[in-house]
Amino acid sequence: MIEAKNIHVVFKPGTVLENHALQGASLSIPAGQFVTVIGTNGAGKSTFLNVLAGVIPVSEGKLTVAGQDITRWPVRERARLLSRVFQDPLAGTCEQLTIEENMALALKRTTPRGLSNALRAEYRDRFRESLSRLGLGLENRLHDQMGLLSGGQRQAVSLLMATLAETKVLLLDEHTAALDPKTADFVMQLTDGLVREKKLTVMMVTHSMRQALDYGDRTVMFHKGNIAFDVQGEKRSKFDVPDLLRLFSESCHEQIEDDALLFG
Ligand SMILES: Nc1ncnc2c1ncn2[C@@H]1O[C@H](COP(=O)(O)OP(=O)(O)OP(=O)(O)O)[C@@H](O)[C@H]1O
Repeated sequence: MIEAKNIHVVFKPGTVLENHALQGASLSIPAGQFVTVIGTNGAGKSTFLNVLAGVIPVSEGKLTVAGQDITRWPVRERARLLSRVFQDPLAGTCEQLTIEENMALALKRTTPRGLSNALRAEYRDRFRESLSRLGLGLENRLHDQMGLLSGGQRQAVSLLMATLAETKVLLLDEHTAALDPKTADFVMQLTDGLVREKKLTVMMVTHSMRQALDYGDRTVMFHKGNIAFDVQGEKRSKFDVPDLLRLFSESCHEQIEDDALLFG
């Protein structure tokens, strides 16, 4: 589903601030695979997701999603294939609009239809049904402004919105990092359910190594702009957090100076 070949990103090239954030990273992810992504601060994780979403252009390399070369596609065009949920619960939704209007905008993301069409009664029923799975009573608050919801509620709605319209790839950039542990757990259960149900291909960046092992099928670690290791299958199923730390020091020939960087 995702084929990233030799991806380089150089910020501010030719200046004293030049930063080679991605240094030839290659990754092949089959359809329906859920990949968790870990790495030290500044390793290039968000840059890689931004490259996939089209927010940051590649300096070199080729990107294919669902068999189509999207390397030069603008963000808007990629929306048919990819959707995202961000760390900041405020980032993915518009707080001045109602829950219903936010969901209508999410539905409209991939279609040329107007907002009023997406607010028709048939869609309202779909929004209600979708919200009811959260068990938070939000299906009865369609006309409440998004800004009235808690951070966890907003992240849950953001996830529903990201998966409401047809999409193939879901990009999650530390989407539970701003939540308390119980709410983070709730949002992760929801994530897992939606991903399996809709058979999505997923890249989820997390600073929690526990989360990286508990969810998904495969774990990839970024370090200094490249992929330091990649574990899946039986090997990964036997892994615990210390195994990830050991693999990191074996692969990178350095110790992680501050485990907190990874544990988050
Ligand atoms: N728009 C930008 N302009 C210049 N440099 C950038 C930009 N975005 C990211 N960088 C730099 O690129 C490098 C990789 O950043 P990135 O955000 O991808 O790391 P990360 O692995 O997601 O880190 P973290 O876990 O801290 O969020 C860092 O040195 C960062 O400062």
